[in-house]
Amino acid sequence: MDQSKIRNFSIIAHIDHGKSTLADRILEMTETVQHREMVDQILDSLDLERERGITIKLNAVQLKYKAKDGEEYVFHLIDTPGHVDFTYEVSRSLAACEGAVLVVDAAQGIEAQTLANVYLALDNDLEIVPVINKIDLPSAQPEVVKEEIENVIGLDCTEAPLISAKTGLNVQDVLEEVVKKIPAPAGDPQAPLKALVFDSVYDSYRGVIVFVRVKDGRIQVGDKIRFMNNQAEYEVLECGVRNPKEVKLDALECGEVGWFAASIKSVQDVSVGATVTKADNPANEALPGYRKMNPMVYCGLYPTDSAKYNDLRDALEKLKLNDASLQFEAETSQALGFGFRCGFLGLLHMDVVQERLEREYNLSLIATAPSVIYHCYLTDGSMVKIDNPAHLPEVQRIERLEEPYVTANIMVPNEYIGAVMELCQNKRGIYKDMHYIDANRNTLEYEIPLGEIVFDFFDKLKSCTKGYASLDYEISEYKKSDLVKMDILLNGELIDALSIIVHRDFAYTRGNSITVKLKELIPKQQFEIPVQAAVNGKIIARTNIKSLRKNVLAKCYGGDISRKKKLLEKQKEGKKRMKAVGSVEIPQEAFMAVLSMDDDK
Ligand SMILES: Nc1nc2c(ncn2[C@@H]2O[C@H](COP(=O)(O)OP(=O)(O)OP(=O)(O)O)[C@@H](O)[C@H]2O)c(=O)[nH]1
Repeated sequence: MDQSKIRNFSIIAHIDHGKSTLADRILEMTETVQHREMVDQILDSLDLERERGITIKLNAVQLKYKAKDGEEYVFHLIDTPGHVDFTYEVSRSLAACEGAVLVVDAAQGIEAQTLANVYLALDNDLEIVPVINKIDLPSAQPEVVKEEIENVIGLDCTEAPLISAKTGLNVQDVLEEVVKKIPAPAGDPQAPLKALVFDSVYDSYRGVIVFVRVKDGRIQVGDKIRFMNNQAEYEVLECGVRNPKEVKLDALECGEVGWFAASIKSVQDVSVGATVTKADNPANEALPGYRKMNPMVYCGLYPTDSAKYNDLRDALEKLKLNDASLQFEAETSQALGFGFRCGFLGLLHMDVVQERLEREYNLSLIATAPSVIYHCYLTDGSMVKIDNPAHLPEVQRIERLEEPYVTANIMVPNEYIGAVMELCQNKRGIYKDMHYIDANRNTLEYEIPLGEIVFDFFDKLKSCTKGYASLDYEISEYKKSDLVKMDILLNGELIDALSIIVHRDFAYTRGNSITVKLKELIPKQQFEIPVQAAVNGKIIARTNIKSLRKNVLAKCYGGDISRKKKLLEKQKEGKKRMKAVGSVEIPQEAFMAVLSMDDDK
């Protein structure tokens, strides 16, 4: 293959600006996918992605495009997710490309993640091709948006295609721009093999399937390869590309993006960001890997059926292959038994992992409330990192507690600035700055505790701005805070998995709302159950769950057997996601009750 005819690129955009729709159109137009096979958002291969309408995992496809200059080009298109939780996946896919198509919604203009993604692309030295999408919308203002991109990002938009990914209008111009603007890969086909691992999945028959970008040299079936980070060696049994169906080839050439299988059964041997070389003619040094992403949010995951502990470990190991930012280690809870403390990039990531474990590995899980990592300085001068509130040392031993803050950039139309400032203040935010974007919008810069962001900040932000604000944040630093551990007691028994760390000023209101919430969520039992919130052994809030009087079946006197069955079925369903803790059955929702706490007094 002629290397000068290869183009490797990603599509980047703010969430919902139309990346996946554009990818669909491109696949259709290059006839990579036959029309009858076309389902919407074909690159979103996880069921979950299609249901939620968001892209979570990156996906790479090869497609062939006959350009107006009469030549045929080979494109490798890597789709990327848009949500702030998945920035890590974006930077991974960008490292495999020479260019990026930047999609901006003609009705919305630039948003927080448009900028964040552009900066990632610039960090990776990518050529950026701006594209204005959704010009079919009556509210589209393509000329205004073009000007905005030129002013705010400094990208020349004179030739930016004005498209509708939905109808296909002018999508071909995007492909022509890709050919013209994005450089061909620069690697040396004669040099020793260097391929960057950017993703992997586990296949039960063939072992780990490794996705690579060949930077130098080539990979051929039969080659003995070596992972440079851990020296593990394997023989390549199959290799190829996706279009998006798997296509087997004899070799992956220099500059190509594809996959190989080498009967790798030990999932620990493959890590994304690693460099693959040849065992008999190795490269001198590895490619620069990825910046390691540290999880921001932790929670405990426990099987509802304790016998499934090993299955859960297996599933987590396999999922980690495909999701490098997931972390986990074994932990035990007095209330929930054996499980794992897992680290995630954010709440959406946590949600997605939990759902994938349940669907793809058929597990039923209880997840505890998410927590950030606190730095706990002890009176003896040492510091411990606390990712599980239950493990906080006794108050007497604590000198001070620090919590992580983020620098949040919130892009907001002028009329909502007041509402957003109020929200940030309520969430203990510290005002930093305000940047002017255009006559209608500004960016507010705040420092906010991550612990507040992971709760319901995003939802609150959306609702107080009717969805017009957008948020991007990055971790800034740890700051001292007046934090306390709040314990929850059910029937007088401390439930370790329900403990949380809160700011002292919020303890009473949150204690109250959490006990009320638990009262709603925990089903009545044969006896009355007191629900109490305590700080340092002192009860600060209390409610009672009244004892059960009626039985569910009492309502259906004799006759209607199908209704009776239905009720019993429902009860069984509900049971699955419950965990008996001491004498009380606790449903999954109860562990998440802290997330829906309202601070409005
Ligand atoms: N009217 C109109 N709607 C569009 C166009 N392109 C995309 N949409 C719609 O915009 C919504 C978001 O599109 P997606 O392609 O899912 O957005 P995305 O950027 O891939 O979002 P994530 O994958 O979640 O990051 C969908 O409802 C699309 O149907 C367009 O050109 N015109």
